Order: sequence, then C-alpha cells, then structure tokens
Amino acid sequence: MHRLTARSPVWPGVTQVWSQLIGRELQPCTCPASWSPTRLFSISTSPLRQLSDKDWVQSFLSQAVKKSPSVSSESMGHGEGAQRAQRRHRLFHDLNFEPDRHGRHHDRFSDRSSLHDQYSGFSDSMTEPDWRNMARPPPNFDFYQPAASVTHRSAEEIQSFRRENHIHVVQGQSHVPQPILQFDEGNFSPGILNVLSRQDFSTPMPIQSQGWPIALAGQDLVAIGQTGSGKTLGYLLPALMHIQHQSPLAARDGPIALVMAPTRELVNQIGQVAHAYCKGLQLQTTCLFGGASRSRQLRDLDRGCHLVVATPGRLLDFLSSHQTNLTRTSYVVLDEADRMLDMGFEPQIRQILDQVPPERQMLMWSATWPQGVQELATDFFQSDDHIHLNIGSTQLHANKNITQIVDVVTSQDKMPSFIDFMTNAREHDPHARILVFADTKRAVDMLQRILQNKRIRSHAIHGDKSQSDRDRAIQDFRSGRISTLIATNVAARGLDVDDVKCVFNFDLPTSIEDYVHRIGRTGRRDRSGVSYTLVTSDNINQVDELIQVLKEADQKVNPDLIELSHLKKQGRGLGKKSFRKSDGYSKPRGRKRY
Ligand SMILES: Nc1ncnc2c1ncn2[C@@H]1O[C@H](COP(=O)(O)OP(=O)(O)OP(=O)(O)O)[C@@H](O)[C@H]1O
Repeated sequence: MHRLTARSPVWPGVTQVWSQLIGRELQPCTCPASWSPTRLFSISTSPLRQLSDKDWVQSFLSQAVKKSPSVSSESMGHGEGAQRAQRRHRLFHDLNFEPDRHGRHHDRFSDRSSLHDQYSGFSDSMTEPDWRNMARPPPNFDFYQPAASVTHRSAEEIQSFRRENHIHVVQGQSHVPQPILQFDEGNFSPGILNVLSRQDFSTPMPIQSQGWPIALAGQDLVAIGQTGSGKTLGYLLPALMHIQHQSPLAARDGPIALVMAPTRELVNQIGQVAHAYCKGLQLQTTCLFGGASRSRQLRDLDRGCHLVVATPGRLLDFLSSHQTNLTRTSYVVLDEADRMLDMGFEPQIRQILDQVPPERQMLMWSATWPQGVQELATDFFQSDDHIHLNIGSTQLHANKNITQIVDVVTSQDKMPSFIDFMTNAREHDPHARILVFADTKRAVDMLQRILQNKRIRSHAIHGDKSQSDRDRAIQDFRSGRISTLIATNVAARGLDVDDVKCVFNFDLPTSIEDYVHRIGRTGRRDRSGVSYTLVTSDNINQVDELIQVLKEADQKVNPDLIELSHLKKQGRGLGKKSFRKSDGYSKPRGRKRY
C-alpha cells in the first residue's frame, strides 16, 4: 500500500487519521474541538460528510500543523491509489502556512482562509464564565402574544396553508405555534412594520410565516428553506423583537442578539438589512469581520450594540482580547448553519457558545441540512425540544425556479466551453448578470484574464483579494456597473444580488450542498434563473448526488451524466472515458442541452 505518514509526537491521532486518508478512499470528516483520536476515527468512518476532500485535508492540515508542527508527508508509490496520493501530496505542498500576528498559523492556499477570519479558534485566554455566580438581568423569552386573527384560525385553514406552502414541521409538532399569514399578525413593533411597508413585499414568505411565531415564542429552531426564500428576515425581525423585550444594555454589556455567518460578504449583507430595521427602533448594530477596520468595530462595540453580526473568527478575536463579551446574549443565530457546524467552524462556534449564558435561544437557518450536521446540531441546543421546520422537500433540494443545465465535457473542453458560453451570452445580452464559480483562486484569476482578453469586463473575488477589492466587486455587481462576477465559494452562500440571470459553474463543487447554494444565487424570491454546470469525468464521485438533485427539482438529466454514473458503478471512470468534444459547449448550435 502506498502510504503517506504523519509524525506527530504531540498528537498521535494525526498519524492514525492520516494513514486512513491514504489507505482507502478519503472520507471527509469533522474535527471536533477536543481533537480526540477516538472521536475523529468514529466520525471519519461515518458516511455523512459532504465536505470536499480538499477542504477536509486543508482544514485538517491547518489544524494539525498548529497542534503539531512536525507533521510531514513522505513516500508514494504508483498506480491509481498513488495518483490520488500524489494529487493530495501536491495539494499539501501548495499549502503555505504562515503565522499571524498572534503566532497562529493560517492556510493561505485554501480559499477557506477567506471563510475563516481567524482560523485557529484555540484561544487560551478565554475560560467559561461562572454563570451561577454572575449577576445579570434574566432574559425574557415570554413576550409573544399571537394576534386574535391567528388564534381564531381553524385547524383546517392552518393545515391547508401548511400543505399549500410545503411547510413541514419535522420535529416539535406538539409545541409549534400557529403560522402568521400577514405582516400585521406578528405583533411587530410599528418601527418594524414601517420598514416592511416600504418594501414591495405583499405577504410573509412561508419560512417567515411559520418561522416568525416560533422564534418570537422563544423556541429553539432549525429552519431549512430553499435559497432566496427570505430566511434573513426570518431570524432578524424576531431578534429585534427579542431585544426590545430585554432590560436595556448597561455600560460594557455585549450584544443581546448575535448572528454568526461564514463569510465577510454575508455578514456585511446581513448587517445592512439589520441596519435598515434597527435605525427606526433606536437599536445599535455592528458587523464584525476580518479585513475591515478593527478599531472602527471596537468603537461600535464600546458604544454598546444590541445586535452583532459576525464571522466567528473576528468575534473570537474580540472575545479573547476581552474587548467584548456575550454575558447578555440570549438570542443566537447560525446563518448557513450547516457550514457553521462543519469541520472548519465547529471548534470556533463551541468556544463562542461557551461564552454565552445557558439561558439562550438558539436558531439555525440554511437551505441545506446534511445528515451529519443534524447530529452535531443537537449538541448546541440546551434541550431536546427544539423545533425543526422544513419548507419543501426534506431531501436535499434545489430551488425549482432554476433551470439547471449540465454538460459533460473533457477537461480540455472546459475552457472553450466557458469562452463560448460567455461570448454567446454577452452577444445576446451585455448586461445580464452572470456569476461564475471556480474552485480555486488561481482558476478564478485565470478566468478573469481570459475574459479580459475577450474584452468582457468582470470582477473577481476570492480570499487573496483585499477586503476593499472584494467589497467593490460585490458593490459593482449589485449596482450593475459590472455584469460578470467570478468567484470562489466565498460568494456561494447567502449572497443576495437582485436578478442574477445565470450561474455558471466552471468547476462542479465537491460538495453537493455547495452546488445547491451556488446555483441559488439565481432564481431568488419568485424569479426564474438558469444555472450551467460543466462536469468532467474527474467529478465521477459527485455524479449520483447531482443526478438526485436534478431529479428532485424536476430537471431533465443529461444522458452523458447518467452514462458517467454507470461508469462509476462499473468501477471505471477517472480518465478512462473521454467525452467527445462535440458533447461540450464548443458546438453550441443544434446540440441538445440539458
Ligand atoms: N416577505 C417577503 N416578500 C418578498 N420578498 C422578500 C420577503 N422577505 C424577504 N424578501 C426578499 O427575498 C430575497 C431573498 O431573501 P434572503 O436573502 O433572506 O434569502 P435566503 O433564504 O436567506 O437565501 P439563501 O439561502 O441564499 O441565503 C431578499 O431580496 C429579500 O429582501
């Protein structure tokens, strides 16, 4: 067997898991805060993880190097296993660990570095407060009075509303409150209703109709609804109501409500929505994320903030330097909860939640909810009686407003397909917003250069870009100054840009959840959209999941994709079958596309 070994005197679990990586097909797994080899082993053998191999390895190494700087790799053989190992080996060598100003190491190759403002999350300066002996105003979770029109609604009416809107209460049926069908049924304060009335919203979206009363009633919640279905207001408006029913902030108090999200762009976007509602309520809010002025964020915190929206890394930075605290926090949201609980963020989330008093309401929102994360999530609730709400299928599902086109091409055909697609699209409509995803920073830069040569203007965002460049790119894309944005996964989740016409996946993401989130940047609210994805035989391991997502969304499945799936079942694939050039986008006319 071809082995890659890791020597880790400090942490023997590294060796064990490492040889597991190479000894058989890699099973991406979570890295728990405790880093216990036993738990790692059990989790890594569970079938759950949708995280990509690459993500896993990069995260794993980043943590491993921090734990044990003597981690190293050695010796590889030949054959398919060795090729796999070599690919990973190259990947490891591409990693570039560099200590930050605290002497902690960051992974500068992976674009996960851009998802993690401070990757480490292992801060020694934070201990769990002694909650029993700490004087603080008790949180109030009991303020929601359903409107008479809500309580008078008959059981049949409620049932048919839930049925028509595909609202499934997966867990907690016995204590789920009745849905709110109109904005004025939520008992929202006039300040909130004022802002709502200025938007062109007619009624709450289904996830809001059912999610609002649950959140307002102080219950723990997992809320899963398709991309673009209004989840942000789903948790923000109850957060503001919650804040308004707590004792006022005293000097040096930290926030009452905390929202955590995985990327800076998403934090910024949520912060902007929150700001619009906070203004009229005289509530203070701020965003904490890396790459932006720390001193300005500190000034906001010092002034007192009712609501903080943060990436875990920057929040931990402020917590570990004791420049803020969470002793008043009683409403905690994990937006993109599955991403927040995956291997990269879990230790950080645990550390942060250790700083939040146990009397807290916890809400998790996402469009995807993979099995393994579900198990993990229960760890974060204080009791077993949380409600799990699902809008639409309980299977992994994509937004049905999106027409999903998938082409199977050779690796060599990817670039011509991209160029053909973009030149055709731009000839047809120079202003249609197109969002292009690639897996690596290098590929993103390369695609941008190619477009530049074709005189197609675009911006690119990834973790190596400065925050101001990233902000400008999003701003220009939003305003329509630039109609093509090329991005890594930093733009995959949550980004809400009006009327993105098409999402082009130059690379199929290794996690099917990421695919669902990426294509979900189009077809938001009740609009329609198109996604176009290039698949090569290198993606053979993702093909079955992709077919499942396509079928679930009632999409036609490209026969080439089915053929690829058959090849996989026959144990062939990986470079054995080459798809003819004519199957790719390079012959756009007269070719049947799906
Ligand atoms: N009640 C409503 N009626 C119409 N539009 C709404 C309503 N509530 C929110 N929206 C709008 O719907 C769009 C999508 O909302 P949002 O960004 O919250 O979606 P999401 O479910 O969080 O998506 P994702 O899973 O991609 O993060 C936003 O532009 C938002 O302003």
